[in-house]
This record gives sequence, C-alpha cells and structure tokens, in this order.
Amino acid sequence: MVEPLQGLTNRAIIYSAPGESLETAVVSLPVQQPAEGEVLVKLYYSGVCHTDVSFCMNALPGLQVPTPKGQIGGHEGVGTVIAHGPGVTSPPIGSHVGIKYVADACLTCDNCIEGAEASCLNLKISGYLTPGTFQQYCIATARYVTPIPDNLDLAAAAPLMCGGVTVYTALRKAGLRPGDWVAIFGAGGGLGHLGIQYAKAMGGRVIALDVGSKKDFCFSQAADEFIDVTQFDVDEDVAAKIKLLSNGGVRTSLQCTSSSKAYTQAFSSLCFRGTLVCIGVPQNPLSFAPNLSAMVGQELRIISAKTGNRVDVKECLSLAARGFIKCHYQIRKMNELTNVFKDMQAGLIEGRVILDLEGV
Ligand SMILES: NC(=O)c1ccc[n+]([C@@H]2O[C@H](COP(=O)([O-])OP(=O)(O)OC[C@H]3O[C@@H](n4cnc5c(N)ncnc54)[C@H](O)[C@@H]3O)[C@@H](O)[C@H]2O)c1
Ligand SMILES: [Zn+2]
Ligand SMILES: [Zn+2]
Repeated sequence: MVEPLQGLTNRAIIYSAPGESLETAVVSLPVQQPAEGEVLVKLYYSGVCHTDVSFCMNALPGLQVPTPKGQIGGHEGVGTVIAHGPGVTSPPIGSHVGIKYVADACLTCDNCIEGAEASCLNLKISGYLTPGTFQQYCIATARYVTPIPDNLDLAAAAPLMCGGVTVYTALRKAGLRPGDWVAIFGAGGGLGHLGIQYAKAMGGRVIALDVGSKKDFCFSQAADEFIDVTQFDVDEDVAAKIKLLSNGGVRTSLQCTSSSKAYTQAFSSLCFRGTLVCIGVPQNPLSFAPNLSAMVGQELRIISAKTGNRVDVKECLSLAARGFIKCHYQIRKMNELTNVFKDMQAGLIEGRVILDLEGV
C-alpha cells in the first residue's frame, strides 16, 4: 500500500465527460509516493497538443479502450524531480526533466528493440489510461523521463516533448537534405511552427500552408513561402502552387493537420522521390486515395512519424539548447483548458498553448 505524501496537495485537470464534451474540471488529489522504478516530478508547465483534444473526445481511430471519465490528460510536461522511489538513483533530485507522450516503454519487446518505443507492445501513454501532465505532481518511470538541458527556457521546452520531437523525427525519417523544399501543412500550429524551425535548422527551404490569418506568424518563424489554403477550392490547385514555388515539387511534405484534404494536397505536391510524412490523425482515412501510378512512376514514398524515441528527443532538445529552436507559446491557466481545446478546434492558436500549472 503506497502512502500519500504528507502536506502536499495535487491540483489536476480531469476530463469530466470524455467522448461527449470537452468539459474539464480542476480537482485536488493526494500526492502519492513514487514506487519502485518511479520518480515524483513537480511539474511547472504542460503543453497542450491537439492529440489531447482527440483523447478527450475519443476521436483517435483505433483506441482500444475509451478514455475513462476522470482521466488526467497531457503529455508535454516539464518539472523537477522531487522524490525517488525505492532503488532509484537517477535522474537526481532537483534536476529538470520532461514527461513525454510515451509514459513508459518496456525496452525489451521487438518494437522497442527496433527503437520504436512509441509502438512498444507494452506501451503506456501519458494522458490516456496513465495520469498525464495536466497536474502539479506526476509519478513517472525514472528510466523514461528526459533530462532537460540547463540553458533551455522550461516553458519552451515542454512542447518539444511531443510536438518538437515528432516533427524533428519526421524530417529525419524523410531524409531531408540541405536545400530541399519542405511543405508543412498546419504550419501555424503547435507541430507546424516547430516543423518550420527544425526544417530550416536542418538546411531545408519551407513552404508553410495554413489559414490566411497565420501568414505573418509563419513568416516570423522563418518560412520562405506561405500559401493560404482557404483560397483554393481544388486540391490540385494547391499542389500546382507548391510546384510553382518549389520549381517542380517538394522533396518532403509534413502533414500536421487532421484534414483529409490536406493529405491529398500534401501527396500531390511531391517531386520525384518525394516523401509524404503522415503526422496528423486523419478525420476520414478512406477519403485519401493516393495516385498509385504517380507513386510508382515518380518513386514516391508515404511514411509516418509517431512521436520519437529517447535518442530523437535528445537530439531535438540539443538543437533547441543551441538556440536553433524557440517554441512560440502563450501561457494559460489550468482552469482554461476547455477553452484552449475549443480554440484549438477552431484553429485560433498560433504556436502552442502552455498551461502554467502553478496558477489555477
Ligand atoms: N504523429 C504524432 O506522433 C503526432 C504527435 C502530435 C500531434 N499529432 C497530430 O498532429 C496534428 C497537429 O497537432 P497540433 O498540436 O500541431 O495541432 P494545432 O491545432 O496546434 O495545429 C493545427 C494547425 O493546422 C491548421 N489547419 C487546419 N486545417 C488545415 C488545412 N486543411 N490545411 C492547412 N492547415 C490546416 C490549423 O489552422 C492549425 O494552425 C493533430 O492531428 C495531432 O493529433 C500527431
Ligand atoms: Zn502530442
Ligand atoms: Zn516495448
């Protein structure tokens, strides 16, 4: 029987009616002692990812079990280790760590051995069945938390735990080479704006695609070109514009939205041996039907990026710690999460929202 820690109260945000509404509530809970192999992390900040909205609405295709009522969401947390469970010696007490989408991976199954920890056969996901980072005190697996480099702004580091590592891994998997054109769909959002920065840091040239109100923001993130997707009725016209701007098509398309239309546009805009990286969870996968003749004829690839493993996170943090990446964020309070979710659904957020877990 694990005893609660005396004198501490944990304020946490729970989903009140998952699958039915975006309603959330801030509740007070006891703080538990970490068990063997675990650490207790005092969290300061959590990014809000669109996947949290999907967990709250049970909108992810393939979810084995619906998100339970009372689930604590969140998977982009940063804080300080304040207690070790029995047998744990690292990371040291007082050190800054991040908590990621993957709360725990076994590191021994076939998928883990291949480095695909996010597809671990014994995977635990922060904020889905495992209490996530929308709380002030979080129990985490000691070997799976990520040390945060000293010189990083802690709030800006939080979104790298999912958004940053996902786009970084996507670009690595696509084999981005210096000078390559990259189209980023959803470029003004959490993943997209980090995608612009990582692509540029890796030598790419970026065409940003989003709604017109995010044009200035995308240019402020160093995009080379911008396309307002709302100005086009026909998917092929978006692809034609991309081909015009990139002199024949992009080597990589990062699809960071849940729009089926964007999938079609992203695929159609590739050049010879181009790669579409699937990142956003499609609303209706059946409405994306790639032209297989073009695929064979142009030697195109369709791959996916599902967050990243511990090495990917380390590399993505390293670029940020050296000043190449700076997440653009706005801070909101814990009791604003429902409104943040609604703003995200409406496409109103530039960059990331970060919850200040110390101010309710
Ligand atoms: N594969 C992974 O590991 C992984 C990791 C994190 C998030 N995701 C998914 O990636 C997607 C993006 O997440 P986010 O947190 O960046 O969301 P976000 O809400 O911050 O950003 C989405 C952006 O897409 C824009 N957009 C919407 N429809 C568009 C369209 N048709 N064309 C161009 N832009 C459009 C919106 O204006 C917004 O700027 C979500 O589907 C999320 O679930 C996947
Ligand atoms: Zn995420
Ligand atoms: Zn595993």
